Amino acid sequence: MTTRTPLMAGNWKMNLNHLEAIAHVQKLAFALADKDYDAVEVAVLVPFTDLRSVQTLVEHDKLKIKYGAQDVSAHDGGAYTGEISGPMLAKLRCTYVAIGHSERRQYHAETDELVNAKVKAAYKHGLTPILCVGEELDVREAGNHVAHTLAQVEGGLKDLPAEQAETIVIAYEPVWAIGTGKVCGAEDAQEVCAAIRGKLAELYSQELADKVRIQYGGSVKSGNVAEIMAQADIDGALVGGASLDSDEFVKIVRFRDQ
Ligand SMILES: O=C[C@H](O)COP(=O)(O)O
Repeated sequence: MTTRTPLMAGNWKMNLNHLEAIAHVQKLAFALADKDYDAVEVAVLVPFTDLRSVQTLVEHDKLKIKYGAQDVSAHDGGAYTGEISGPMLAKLRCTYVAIGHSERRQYHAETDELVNAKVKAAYKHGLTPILCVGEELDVREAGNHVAHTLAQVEGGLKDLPAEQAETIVIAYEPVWAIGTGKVCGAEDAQEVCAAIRGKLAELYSQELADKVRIQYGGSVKSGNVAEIMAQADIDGALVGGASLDSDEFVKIVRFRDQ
């Protein structure tokens, strides 16, 4: 059986300036330093303007916390005003980049085709994508949530070679549970995450599917994380609002103590 190290990632969204970012990461590092947390990987996905400050802190203090961005351009460079490229993120030694978050899909009309191009751009520059998928409320109510989410997975991974796909992280985030306080039931989340693993097995192999980490995201808090993490196919959490409170995020990272 494959052991997958849980990945607990805080997606700060458009919160915390670079000074606040330094203070926040210092608090996380201090709170996590008194306990061996090697069995859990911790990452923060920060605004572009925070990356250099977070990189400097993490490298100077040799912190185990990984960091990354919340989006990447599909292009390597050129006349794309406002975009940030894979080479720029690689130069900042980012580990992760979230791609296809529902807020990018909703407010920036990102399609599966563009998400797929961004996933390929991330790999081209040595970044690990956290591919975000998940259904809106009407899709869930119509009972089409599994098919909808699997179509996003297939679209995001189109023509991606197995040697890249085996390192991807997939975050299942039902849109109706994001920032609303409505948590998808742990068993309902497990149903979709198991289906995602099944899709990976179909597209690649069972061996590859067993290696891929699948996160759940959507109103994760210290009070519900243990139940979510107890599910067989959930290997971590992508945490929005609760990741802005360092004490709360630390409790989430230490879900095994709950
Ligand atoms: O990327 C994180 C998700 O959008 C979840 O956000 P939330 O924890 O505030 O519901």
